[in-house]
Amino acid sequence: MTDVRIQAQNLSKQFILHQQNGVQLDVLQQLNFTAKSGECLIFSGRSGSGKSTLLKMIYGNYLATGGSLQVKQGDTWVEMVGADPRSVVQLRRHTIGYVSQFLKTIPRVSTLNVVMEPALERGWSEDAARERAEDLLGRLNIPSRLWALAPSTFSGGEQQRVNIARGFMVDWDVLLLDEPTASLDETNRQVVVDLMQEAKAKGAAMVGIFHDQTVRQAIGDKQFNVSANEVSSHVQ
Ligand SMILES: Nc1ncnc2c1ncn2[C@@H]1O[C@H](COP(=O)(O)OP(=O)(O)OP(=O)(O)O)[C@@H](O)[C@H]1O
Repeated sequence: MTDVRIQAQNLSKQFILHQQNGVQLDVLQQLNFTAKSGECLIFSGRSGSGKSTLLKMIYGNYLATGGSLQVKQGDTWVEMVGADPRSVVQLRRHTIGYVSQFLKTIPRVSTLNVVMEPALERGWSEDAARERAEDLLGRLNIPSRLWALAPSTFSGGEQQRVNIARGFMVDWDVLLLDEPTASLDETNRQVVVDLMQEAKAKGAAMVGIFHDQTVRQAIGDKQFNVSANEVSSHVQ
C-alpha cells in the first residue's frame, strides 16, 4: 500500500511580478518530498511560505521554475514541469482530486448534479452516482430540501460541504486538500475526518493544508515543513 505517488526533487518556484517592476519572489527553493498511497502528508510552515502554491503546482495550476515534480498515473510517471495541457486534463480527470475551501458555483446547476459530476464523467450510471451523492450530502448534513437547488445562494459552510461531497464522490489516487474544514463546526469537521480516513484506507495519497491541529493529528502521517524543506513523521 505504501507506493510513492508524488515525488518532488529540487523543486523551486519563483514569481515575477511584471506589473511591479519585475520584482522576483523566490517562494519555494529546492524542495524534496514524496507522498505515498494510503498516507496523508501535511504541508506546514509559516504563513506565506508557499504551502498553497505547492498544492497548486501539484494540481498543475502553477508551473515550477526548476527541479522535478512527478505524479504517478496508473503505472506511469507524469512530469508536471513542462507537462502539456492535455496530460494535465487527463490527470485531473482520472488521478488527482482537489478540494479547496471554496466551491466554484455554476448558475442553475443543482447541488446534486454538482456532486454527481465527477462520477458521471467517469461513466458511472445516473442511479449509482445519485445514490453516492445523496449519501455524502446526508452525511455532511446538507438538508435534502436543498439538493435540487443551485448552491450559489448557500451559506459559506454549506458551499464548503457541497465542495467536499464533490471531492469525495469518486476514489482518487491523489487527493489534494486546501483547508477543507476551515469554516465547519465540530460535527461536520469529524465527518470530513472520517471521509479522509476512508479515502486513505482505499489507498489515496493525500496531501493537505490544515490549520486545525485536531484535524492534523487525526489524519496526518507525515509533515513536510515547506519553510525548512524538512519531512517529519511527528505531526504537530
Ligand atoms: N500568483 C501569484 N503571483 C505572485 N505571487 C504569488 C502568487 N501566488 C502566491 N504568491 C506569493 O507566494 C507566497 C506564498 O503564498 P502561499 O499562498 O503559497 O503561502 P501559504 O504558505 O499558503 O500562506 P498562508 O498560510 O498564509 O495561506 C506569498 O508571498 C504570495 O504573495
